[in-house]
Amino acid sequence: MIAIASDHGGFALKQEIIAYLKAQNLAFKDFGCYNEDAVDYPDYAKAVAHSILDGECEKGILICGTGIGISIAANKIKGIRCALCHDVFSAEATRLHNDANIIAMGGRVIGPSHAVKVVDTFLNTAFSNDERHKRRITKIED
Ligand SMILES: O=C(CO)[C@H](O)[C@H](O)[C@H](O)COP(=O)(O)O
Repeated sequence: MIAIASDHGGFALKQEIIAYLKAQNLAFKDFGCYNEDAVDYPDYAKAVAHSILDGECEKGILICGTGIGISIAANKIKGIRCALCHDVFSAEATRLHNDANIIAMGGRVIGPSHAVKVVDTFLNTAFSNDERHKRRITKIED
């Protein structure tokens, strides 16, 4: 199950990503927001983060205007490794190296067709399981 959420600045892009998830027949849970009324992005970062920590969802997608605020908020929660990615190379690298469990993007930064490619890479790249990366992730967790 994939968790997805946005604030108002990311709402339009969230709807485009949801259309992609549906087209791929991927199970997802939409934690909001559900329209473009102004909301506070930390609330949505918290909901998606806890859905992963609770085991309800495996990975998350968070979108605000820039992706910055919502990624900062998510990374305050222990066990979350949220990567702000607007390119395919970074999305692949953060799965291989960081075992990131959430990707963040900015709806005011990236267009939908490119964002879908970035998300697709994030969802379909496995962690490398390399010892050096595991050691560094352990240091982050510690
Ligand atoms: O947190 C952000 C900045 O990194 C996000 O882009 C928010 O979506 C943004 O701050 C919301 O701004 P608004 O003026 O309240 O629409």
